[in-house]
Amino acid sequence: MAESVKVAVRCRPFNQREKDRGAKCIIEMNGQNTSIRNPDTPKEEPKKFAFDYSYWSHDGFTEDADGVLHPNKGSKYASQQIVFDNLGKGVLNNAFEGYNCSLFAYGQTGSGKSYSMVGYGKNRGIVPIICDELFKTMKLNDDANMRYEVTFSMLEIYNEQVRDLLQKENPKGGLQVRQNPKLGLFYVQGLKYVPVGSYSEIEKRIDQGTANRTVASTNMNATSSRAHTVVTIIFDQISKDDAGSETKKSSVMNLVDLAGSERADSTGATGDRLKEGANINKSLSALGNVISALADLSMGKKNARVPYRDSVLTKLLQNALGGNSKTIMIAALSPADINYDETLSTLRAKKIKNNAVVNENPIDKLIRELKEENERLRKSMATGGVVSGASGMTPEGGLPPPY
Ligand SMILES: Nc1ncnc2c1ncn2[C@@H]1O[C@H](COP(=O)(O)OP(=O)(O)OP(=O)(O)O)[C@@H](O)[C@H]1O
Repeated sequence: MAESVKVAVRCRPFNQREKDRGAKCIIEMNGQNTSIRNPDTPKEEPKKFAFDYSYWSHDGFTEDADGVLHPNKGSKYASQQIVFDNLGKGVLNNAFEGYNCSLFAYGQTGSGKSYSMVGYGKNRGIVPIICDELFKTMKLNDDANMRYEVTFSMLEIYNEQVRDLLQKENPKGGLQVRQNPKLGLFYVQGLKYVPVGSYSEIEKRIDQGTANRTVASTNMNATSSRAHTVVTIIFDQISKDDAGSETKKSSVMNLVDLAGSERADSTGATGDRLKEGANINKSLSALGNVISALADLSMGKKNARVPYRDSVLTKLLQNALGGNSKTIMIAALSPADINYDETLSTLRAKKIKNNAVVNENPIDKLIRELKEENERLRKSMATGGVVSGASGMTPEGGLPPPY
């Protein structure tokens, strides 16, 4: 599990709202490391986190005549292509080897999840590039004894109900989630799976599904996705031996754009929006619990129960997360001081084990830790509170608690 989970973070440019409010950038990235500065305590050392990849997409780019963003000479700007090269290629290779893969985008509303996953206009995200490369690689591997089949589905989970994004009309209350009594796996009854024969067919399906997504305006984002979107691509490789008998290698790729993880107070949520928020957080914390239980199991902890049943999202991803699956998480970050709390909780949502370490001089590290410890004790004494837990610098917090 430790090696089969990769975690990346990506910091986007300022949006118009942040520019209008004169926002300051509080994120810094250096190699695999990301640090965040608390705008209220500018003298305090920034908190540091290590990831498999820290993608700087905040500045250092130019838009060409077609609207594609390219890194300026010498800049560390991480383009869509770089993200695909690092993360998407692995998904593709795994699929050809017959592994299941899941790719999640996580983060507050408007932080850039959809940009990384699907992309906008010519700046295609990781999902369309994976699909394009899938068909290109199939063509390259063309062999008379090999047949490929690709099947596509796209659904969203909104308020714990499943909607098929490839169908205009969905039953009231959503499609039913059922459990296969023999395999124990959950599935969506009546979900449309369409065979696709080319990239352009998949592209059309993604556009169709994206247009059917449930979006709503919040303070944070004019078109905010309030649902989890799950694109599933089933990739079958059927080979024929000399005697004419066939064997099938099957891989399921789940590409999941999670709903915004923000807290109620920052979105100005009331009524329906508040209910949506509660459901979003229910499934995000269920997802965090499943991932950490799987990590416990892989570390040899016996009796760890994996709580798949706690949300529709984790039920449907049971097969994609457990078993022979490889998992990639992309956490999307706002650069702005005004989003400090949300961005910090996104950075801490890394419960899963990985091997990346902070590249820090050991003396600097010790000084920083002592300073933080000092600060924590000082605050605790001032409030007469109990000293508990570690200081905020640990890169292994939990997913933020439901509000
Ligand atoms: N890496 C990036 N480079 C350039 N622009 C970006 C990048 N990431 C995000 N943006 C821009 O930021 C805005 C918000 O991004 P996006 O829609 O992807 O957020 P989101 O996290 O999916 O939001 P929601 O959860 O509300 O759907 C978009 O206008 C997008 O074009």
